[in-house]
Amino acid sequence: MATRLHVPLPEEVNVSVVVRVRPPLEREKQLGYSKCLSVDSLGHSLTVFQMPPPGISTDIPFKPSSPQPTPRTFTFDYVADESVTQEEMFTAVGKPMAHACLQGYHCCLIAYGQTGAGKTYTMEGPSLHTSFNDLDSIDSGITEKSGLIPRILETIFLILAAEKAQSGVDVEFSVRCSSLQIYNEQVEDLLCPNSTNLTIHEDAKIGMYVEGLQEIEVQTPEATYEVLKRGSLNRHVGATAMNAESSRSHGVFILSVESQRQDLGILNRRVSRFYLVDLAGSERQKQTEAVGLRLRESGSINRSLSALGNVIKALLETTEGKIRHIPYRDSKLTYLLKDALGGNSRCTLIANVSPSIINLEETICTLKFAQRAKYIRNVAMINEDTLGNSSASAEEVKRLRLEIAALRARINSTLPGEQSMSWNDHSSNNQIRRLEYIISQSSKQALAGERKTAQEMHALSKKIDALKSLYLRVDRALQALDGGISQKERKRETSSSPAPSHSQKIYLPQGAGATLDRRTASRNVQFNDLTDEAQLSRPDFKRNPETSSKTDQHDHQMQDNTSAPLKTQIVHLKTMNKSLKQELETITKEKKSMLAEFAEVKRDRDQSKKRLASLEDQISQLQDTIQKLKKRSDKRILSDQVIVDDDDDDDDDDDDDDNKMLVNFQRKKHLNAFKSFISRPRLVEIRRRRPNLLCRLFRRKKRRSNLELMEEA
Ligand SMILES: Nc1ncnc2c1ncn2[C@@H]1O[C@H](COP(=O)(O)OP(=O)(O)OP(=O)(O)O)[C@@H](O)[C@H]1O
Repeated sequence: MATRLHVPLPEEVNVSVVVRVRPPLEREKQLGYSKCLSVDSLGHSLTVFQMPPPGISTDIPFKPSSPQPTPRTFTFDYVADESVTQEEMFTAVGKPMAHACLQGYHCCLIAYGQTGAGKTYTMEGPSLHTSFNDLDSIDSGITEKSGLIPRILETIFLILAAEKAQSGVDVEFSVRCSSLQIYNEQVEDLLCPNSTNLTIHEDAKIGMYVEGLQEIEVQTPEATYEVLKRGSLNRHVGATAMNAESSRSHGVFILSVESQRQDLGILNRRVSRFYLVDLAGSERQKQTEAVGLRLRESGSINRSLSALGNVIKALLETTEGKIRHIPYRDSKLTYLLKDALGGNSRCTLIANVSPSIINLEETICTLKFAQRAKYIRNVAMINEDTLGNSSASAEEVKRLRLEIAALRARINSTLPGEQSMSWNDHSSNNQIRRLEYIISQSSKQALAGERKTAQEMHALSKKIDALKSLYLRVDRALQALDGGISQKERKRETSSSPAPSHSQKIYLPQGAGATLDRRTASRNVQFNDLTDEAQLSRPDFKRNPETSSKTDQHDHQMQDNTSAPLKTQIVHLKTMNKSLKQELETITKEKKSMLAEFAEVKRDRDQSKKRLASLEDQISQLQDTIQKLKKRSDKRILSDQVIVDDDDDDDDDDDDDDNKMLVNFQRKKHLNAFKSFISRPRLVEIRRRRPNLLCRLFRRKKRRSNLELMEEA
């Protein structure tokens, strides 16, 4: 059944997914064509019959996913069946995107699908390679078979020209275009074939861009089409078993539209980019019979497409609330399309499929991919700068101006069947005056709002600067403290015999110092983030004084009205201001706790220092005592030795040591010490070698005591 959908896709939807079924090809018909899908009459769903009808042979071994496969229905924003013409496709898909691009939205249109499914046909129209001879006819205008890109180009120029022709609005616009291909994971400029292996970069303001990519300024749709054609003819195309003119690279045509509207003092500048992407087709090497170069291309194509699938899968998981890394950098394609996939862009994915049962498995894969893409959530914003206005009432002011213009038009013209009106018409003039009064009030409010924001931003910058110097000071102090502690540590390590308990105590402050170091590093990161945020907000902030001065000049001419984006900016800045304030409070608290910690560490360090000094005193006292004891004991030993030597002149020299020990043994008070000094085997040995020595010693002692007794007597 033919699908006739003329209602364009809703404009406010940021990501939409469309399926296009192409008519069967000759090759498919020759293989015994059988259709495997049907599209519902509303053009929103598509049912795939997962079983080849009896008697139909497929050129791939067909394995149904379940023993009794049931038809499977997929729902999309729009499903175009074989009968949908190029023009209808444009009305449904291309036109809303062209309008969105001119409104200031970044746009992206991606054709995805199996090789030979009709991507290039949908995007460009019949092949530019084979229809080269017919190009003259295409150059002269859009033909029935022209694809989305030439139609979008034409529409964009038509709208811009119509706006320019509109009275009362001063429109300036510039359109630039570039064309690139990603071939074997290399970005190549299709307009400058020598520029290969270009690099992709990301910019906070302009998004993703390719460095060194040639941009050509164009004035007419014909000139733009010429550029498209040039790029397309430079693209890698090769024959495979599935498609005589298979695209072997991902082709991206980029349109940059910059428009400037000056309307009653409001200068409105919009910059938007339109990525028109004709992907290389997913392919099974077996089907395409790829070998050599084709095989290498095929591997690269499939790898980047699988990276695209991974990005979409990750995005899907984030919409389910999971925290996931989005692997944009896994391929050049996904990195280049980063804005289109989950970023600031409106995106439409066209999944091209073949109706033939022989491509059933690939068709199901494509539909599954497209279904996942439905869940991507983009945040598309109008990329617009408005000068000469400032507050939240730009839309309202615009509406009022339109009302004034309409009233003036009514007054100046007499419509048939209507009463004639003139400028003298009292009520109309009153109404105009009322409207003008509202506009001037709005302007004043706008100005006040803008000044307030500027002041807030100024204060914020000051706070950030103060914070910066504070943190630098704290950081320096911490570094000095850490340095001091480690120096002390080194000294202690080199000092003689430190007590174990002491070294343990000293280690504690160092650990705390390291904690502080880490905290300082984390604070520095926070601080750098804040500084970066401030830097980012500066361009917006800088705009304010300029706007203010302009607004002052034209205060009575009601120039200072606000646009919605500026309103958003103000809200954003206020939110940022609030969050920065909170951050500041947190940081101040952190700072306090850090200082407390710092003081604690210092206290610990002082205590350790005192303990170390007292321990050192104790050590030196102990050393003194040891020295004294040693001296005393040496003296005693000497005196005893003299006694022993006197009494036993006839003893051998090698008995001296034994004598000393025995003398000590003789002394009662040193008995225990002797026991501890001499081992049992030694004592036994002494007894064996000098059996009479002990007896002699006792005798001598007795003699002495007798002498003493005699002396006393
Ligand atoms: N809607 C359509 N109406 C008529 N012919 C079509 C349609 N779509 C595709 N075709 C034809 O199908 C063939 C393959 O189409 P196309 O080259 O666009 O496929 P592709 O998806 O770009 O393939 P590849 O990925 O290999 O480059 C072409 O001959 C093309 O003219």
